[in-house]
Amino acid sequence: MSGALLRAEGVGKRFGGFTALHAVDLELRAGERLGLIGPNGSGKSTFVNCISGDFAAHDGRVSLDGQALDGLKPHRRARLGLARTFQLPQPFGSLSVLENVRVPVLFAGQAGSATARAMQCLEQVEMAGKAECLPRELTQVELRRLELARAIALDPQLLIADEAMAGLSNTEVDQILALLFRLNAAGTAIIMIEHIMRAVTAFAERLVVFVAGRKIADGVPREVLALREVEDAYLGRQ
Ligand SMILES: Nc1ncnc2c1ncn2[C@@H]1O[C@H](COP(=O)(O)OP(=O)(O)OP(=O)(O)O)[C@@H](O)[C@H]1O
Repeated sequence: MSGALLRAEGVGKRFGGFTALHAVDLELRAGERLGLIGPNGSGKSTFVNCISGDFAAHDGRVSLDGQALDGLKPHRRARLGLARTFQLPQPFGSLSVLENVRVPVLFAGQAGSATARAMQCLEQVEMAGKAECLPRELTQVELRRLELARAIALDPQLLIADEAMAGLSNTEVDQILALLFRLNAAGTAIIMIEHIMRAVTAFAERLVVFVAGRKIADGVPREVLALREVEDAYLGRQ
């Protein structure tokens, strides 16, 4: 793929003697919506942790918009346009919702008032009314929205949403999906890691499947889901 936004080549990761990722290649276009699926323990989070810099990969290379990310800490990658959310939201517990978003706004170093920009991010996720709340006062879906606002504050080229909808009701899943669609329509490429198949198939224009630390499929969702090896993986036949 020429002119890829994200290029991961041969990314491998071991934990002690256990290989969690076996030389995975992945490329992503600017503005693309990619679903990353696979059974529990197949290496999805490990892979995105290697992309975001939360884990140091043992092998391979990663670049964003042509710039090598290898060896850079997560905050340096974030500054280059790579934002992520975590399976378990990680707000600063003693800071208000607004202050939680001001932190990445200040970090991103954009011009203008950090408070105004943080409010704008909260409006984007429909959380402006909760600006003065503490994280502990938020519901599960509000915590997910806050997590997204903190990612949006970095004005990312690429957002990795790691199970941003886990534990939510159907209505709440639809609300988060709508947010992600809006963010994508504004130009942000999104990698969605998700076990909620209804959500990932509604969202993704391309699906990648991991099994046991290997990429076993990559393509149009309908075709990928019809593959025998993908069905086998989900039915535990692999
Ligand atoms: N910090 C770690 N130390 C040791 N082993 C780890 C660590 N993180 C992940 N693993 C192992 O690596 C493998 C891949 O885990 P990973 O969390 O990437 O899978 P996943 O596909 O994201 O799973 P899930 O869908 O359950 O979140 C698993 O066998 C897991 O136990």
